[in-house]
Amino acid sequence: MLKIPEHQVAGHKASDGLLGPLVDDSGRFYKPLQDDERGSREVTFYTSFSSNTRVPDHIRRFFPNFYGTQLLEASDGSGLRPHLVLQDVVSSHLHPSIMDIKIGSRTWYPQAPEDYIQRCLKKDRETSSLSLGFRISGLQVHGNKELGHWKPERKVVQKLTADEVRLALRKFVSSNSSADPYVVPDSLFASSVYGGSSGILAQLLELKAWFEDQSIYHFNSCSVLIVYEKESVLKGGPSGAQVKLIDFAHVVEGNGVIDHNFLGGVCSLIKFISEILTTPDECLTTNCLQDSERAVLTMGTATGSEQSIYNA
Ligand SMILES: O=P(O)(O)O[C@@H]1[C@@H](OP(=O)(O)O)[C@H](OP(=O)(O)O)[C@H](O)[C@H](OP(=O)(O)O)[C@H]1OP(=O)(O)O
Ligand SMILES: Nc1ncnc2c1ncn2[C@@H]1O[C@H](COP(=O)(O)OP(=O)(O)O)[C@@H](O)[C@H]1O
Repeated sequence: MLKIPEHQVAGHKASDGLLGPLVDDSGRFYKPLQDDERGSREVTFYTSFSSNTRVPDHIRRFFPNFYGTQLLEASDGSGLRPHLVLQDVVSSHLHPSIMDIKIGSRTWYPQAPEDYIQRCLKKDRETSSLSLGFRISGLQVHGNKELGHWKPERKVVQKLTADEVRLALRKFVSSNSSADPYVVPDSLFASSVYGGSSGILAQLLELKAWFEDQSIYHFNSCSVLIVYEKESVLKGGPSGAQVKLIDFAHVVEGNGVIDHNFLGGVCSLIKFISEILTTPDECLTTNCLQDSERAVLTMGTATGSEQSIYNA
């Protein structure tokens, strides 16, 4: 039976009778093809990528498995529509914490219509894309009975400043993430989720190495999805930390030129995550925070947007 995904953090959603993705119990994610070229471009990408012998095997694990397309009843009640059949990359997690990070300071592609470019450019300017080379598109952190889930409002998350992004990345791996503005994130899971030989940082570095060389595709407006299992880490088990690339509706051919827009964004994200690993947690309660970070944390002089990410 098809249902609305429980753990979707960004993008078009199937709730409220709209067109959006569906999942089943066997671990498949069904993404409806949009009527315009976005749908066909994503099918073209998955088809090409699946059979492209120039893509190294170790890189394939960063992409959802692709099982072709299938005609299904669309979630908006408009009847049968082709859907991409993909691996549901969160289905192996009981309580996933997820962050969708749209990579690139530019989310449009040069061949796009002028009005589309202008719309993207406006979003890139108004969000952290232009300044940081990426923006957090959406996130959820699994909580407990007392704290609940932390799933801040997407429009607020997308506009975080560099200091706020730093804080959000810390909160993402903290045992005490909540809507409470007075809680200092403890970064308790930073080393098990971000660090180690199979953690998020190691995976991003492996991906970056491929992007330093590959010139087959340009991954415009594509996201890195970071997922881990908090319950497991709390019990001393594996974090299940995974990096997956998603959303290929704007991928174009690379024509022998490296994807410097994506590469730059990944480098920037790597730097943010490395800093969390190298800044000892004690720093959050002592004096080694930058003034701006301390302002955000103490909330006495917090910025409006930080207040609202907690209050959302
Ligand atoms: O419709 P909106 O305003 O939610 O915009 C969508 C974006 O949501 P956001 O900017 O995060 O609110 C959405 O961004 P996310 O994937 O949610 O980060 C996409 O950019 C989507 O465009 P496309 O389907 O990739 O061409 C965008 O959809 P279109 O406006 O291009 O249909
Ligand atoms: N293969 C997948 N498995 C599980 N969840 C996914 C998968 N692909 C996307 N998602 C979820 O759906 C959201 C939107 O996906 P995306 O492909 O960006 O859609 P859109 O084109 O509508 O922006 C992601 O933020 C993530 O939460």
